[in-house]
Amino acid sequence: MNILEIKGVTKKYANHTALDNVSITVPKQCIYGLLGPNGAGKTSLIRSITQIISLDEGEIYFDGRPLKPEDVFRMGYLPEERGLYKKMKVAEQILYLAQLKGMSLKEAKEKTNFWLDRLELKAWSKSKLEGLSKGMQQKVQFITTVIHEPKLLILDEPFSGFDPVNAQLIRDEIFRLRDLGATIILSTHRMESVEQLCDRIALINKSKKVLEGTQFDIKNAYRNHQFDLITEKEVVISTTPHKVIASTEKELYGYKQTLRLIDASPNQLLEEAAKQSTILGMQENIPSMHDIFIEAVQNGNIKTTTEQQ
Ligand SMILES: Nc1ncnc2c1ncn2[C@@H]1O[C@H](COP(=O)(O)OP(=O)(O)OP(=O)(O)O)[C@@H](O)[C@H]1O
Repeated sequence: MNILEIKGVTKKYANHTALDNVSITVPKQCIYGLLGPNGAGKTSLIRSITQIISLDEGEIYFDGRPLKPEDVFRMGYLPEERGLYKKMKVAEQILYLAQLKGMSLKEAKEKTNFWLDRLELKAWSKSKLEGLSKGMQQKVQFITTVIHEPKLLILDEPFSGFDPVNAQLIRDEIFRLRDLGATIILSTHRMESVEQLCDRIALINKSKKVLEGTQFDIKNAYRNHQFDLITEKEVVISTTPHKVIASTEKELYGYKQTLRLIDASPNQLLEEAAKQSTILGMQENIPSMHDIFIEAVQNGNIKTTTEQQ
């Protein structure tokens, strides 16, 4: 079952088409990475989902039926430009925003206490927001996004401003909320966060969706038969067709070279190397999301995933 189905969405501003016939499907209870270079159209897509902007064409389905204005109460949106009341006290502010999202005062109080405790902000609950560090303010904003237990969470650069310990705390919360049933759309330029968190990914480039699928399928599509070979003695590969990516280097425990096989199997490479030396290791270099982003956006190399075939 899908929480969100975006079908052929087009959004035009005065003289720019920010989204051009974009279709995306977000299954329930997944962490979905929305990626793309600056100006690609990600924020426009998020604003279409949260109904901040209207569409020129296309449809959005939420939880199996056309998106309705009141669905915003079932969403939590953490925008990239944070906006809280600097002069208001932390707990008061969370309580106020929770009630705006439809919670009763009693429920809002309970959840405010729960979250302040959980994100280690209890001691600051009566302080004005402006007295908190940037990271602490970020935590308060995160609480205001999740407090009403939305079915769909949209997080735009949720880790910016956090030190590594707090970034881990937020990552753990994202996993926990997913496990409790929420779906999370994560828009970020930090590819290591995408690697760690995202089950599925869509890549938007120049207003169009160019890639969509599971992280596994996308990586599989971009595998390029590249292997690190580590041998005890120096070996020369001559009969297995290949291209040298990194020539042989002496390492602490052996000799390492990186090759791209051309119409040859890894076993063929192993056999040839094994005739000359003990093999200490051989490993495929699976492209990282960073590599795939560069390949798709900069080099225009768009691969089809098995799902799309
Ligand atoms: N209100 C607006 N009026 C006119 N053009 C706009 C407006 N909002 C966005 N745009 C343009 O639409 C394009 C897509 O912008 P959008 O903010 O959706 O990109 P983005 O992928 O979120 O980028 P970034 O990663 O830099 O945040 C950009 O060229 C931007 O200048």
